[in-house]
Amino acid sequence: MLKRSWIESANDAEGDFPLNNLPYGVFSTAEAGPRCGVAVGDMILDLARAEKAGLTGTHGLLQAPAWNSFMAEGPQAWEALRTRLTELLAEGAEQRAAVEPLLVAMSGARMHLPIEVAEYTDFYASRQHATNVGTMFRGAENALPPNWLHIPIGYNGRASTVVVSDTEVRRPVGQTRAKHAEMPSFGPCKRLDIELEIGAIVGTPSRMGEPVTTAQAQEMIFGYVLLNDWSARDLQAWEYQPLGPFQAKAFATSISPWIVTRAALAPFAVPEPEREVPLLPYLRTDFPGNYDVDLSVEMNGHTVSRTNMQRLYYSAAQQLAHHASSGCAMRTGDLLGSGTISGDTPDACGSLLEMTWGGQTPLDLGGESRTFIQDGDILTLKGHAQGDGYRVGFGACTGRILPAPDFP
Ligand SMILES: O=C(O)/C=C/C(=O)CC(=O)CC(=O)O
Ligand SMILES: [Ca+2]
Ligand SMILES: [Mg+2]
Repeated sequence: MLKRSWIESANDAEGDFPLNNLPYGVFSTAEAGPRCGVAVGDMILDLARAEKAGLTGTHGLLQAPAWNSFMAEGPQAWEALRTRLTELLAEGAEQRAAVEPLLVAMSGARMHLPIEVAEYTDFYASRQHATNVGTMFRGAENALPPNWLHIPIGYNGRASTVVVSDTEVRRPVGQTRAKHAEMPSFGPCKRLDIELEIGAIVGTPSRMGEPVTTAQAQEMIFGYVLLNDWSARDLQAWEYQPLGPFQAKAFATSISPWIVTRAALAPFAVPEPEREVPLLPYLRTDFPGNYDVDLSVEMNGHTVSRTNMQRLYYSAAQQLAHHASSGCAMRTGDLLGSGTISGDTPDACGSLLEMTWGGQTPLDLGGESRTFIQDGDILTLKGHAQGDGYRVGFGACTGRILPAPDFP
């Protein structure tokens, strides 16, 4: 049910940010630099000032331009702040007069990365995506690798190039080799793509040499964002064997500015899809670790795909437990990409590579057609969980492509 707020725009049944959501971000205005805030309707509550005014029950955790210090405090602190903010913003709140002057219109704010990204790992957890890409890259007989049903496959990406939504992205340049060419060449990417993913944010760390259970991993997760793992398919096809993607996915990864907390998504938790083969015990769960979140992709304002987070074969908790299983230390601010989320049909896929089957069937964008991304194109991911009379939304993760830089 919708929790009603005294901020009228938060009571809109189709709004992304009702009181049920309370997502955390970092924003700046003409008056002051980047600071912590929470979204409510079309407003942002300035949490740096709210904390200074003694309204949040926290002490010095919300003054930095990132949520890392607060995330490191752990689930009890997370729950206490959420409870406190719900009280302050609920219809009939006693503190309304103290809170109201600390609200900023979202339209007048600029959003920044909500966390200092410690490290970025990208997984491969959608069976349909893995099957499609495997078929295109390696042939139908080798579509799904033999380890896929047993291991959440991933690779270590680059935290340095994770950017917030609305950041413009330069077309990458790199090395490719045309089909029958003897020598590779170097130049602008010709098959530039998106990947629709959900990013899980690690709140509390784990120690080197100490694996965690899936239940512990679930408790470590602070929240989720939309994530676009921009991909240069022509670079990828040439460079990826035997160590996996490298420069093809290292030039930009965009995330949405608002962290939707695990608490806000709890009413939408669903089990992972049925196992096709039993998992080894360390990857099993006895809780629903997936979420029913509707996702979509827009290209230049036209919706080209719709899918759902439920498609993921491995939940973030399973990925995190696997990540720590060797003894790898996980850090506050680690970002785990889910892997591209794809459904059964081209209009339910999370990449243009799949939607156009390798560029063979162009998309119709209302008169214009596209296979891969052209300079100036704008790609947007959206997502929300649908409740009864309200939604818990992620907002948008968007980016415009600029021409390639000069290169030697
Ligand atoms: O199958 C491959 O060789 C590569 C697949 C990918 O594109 C890697 C990736 O980013 C994983 C994902 O997003 O699902
Ligand atoms: Ca990816
Ligand atoms: Mg990337």
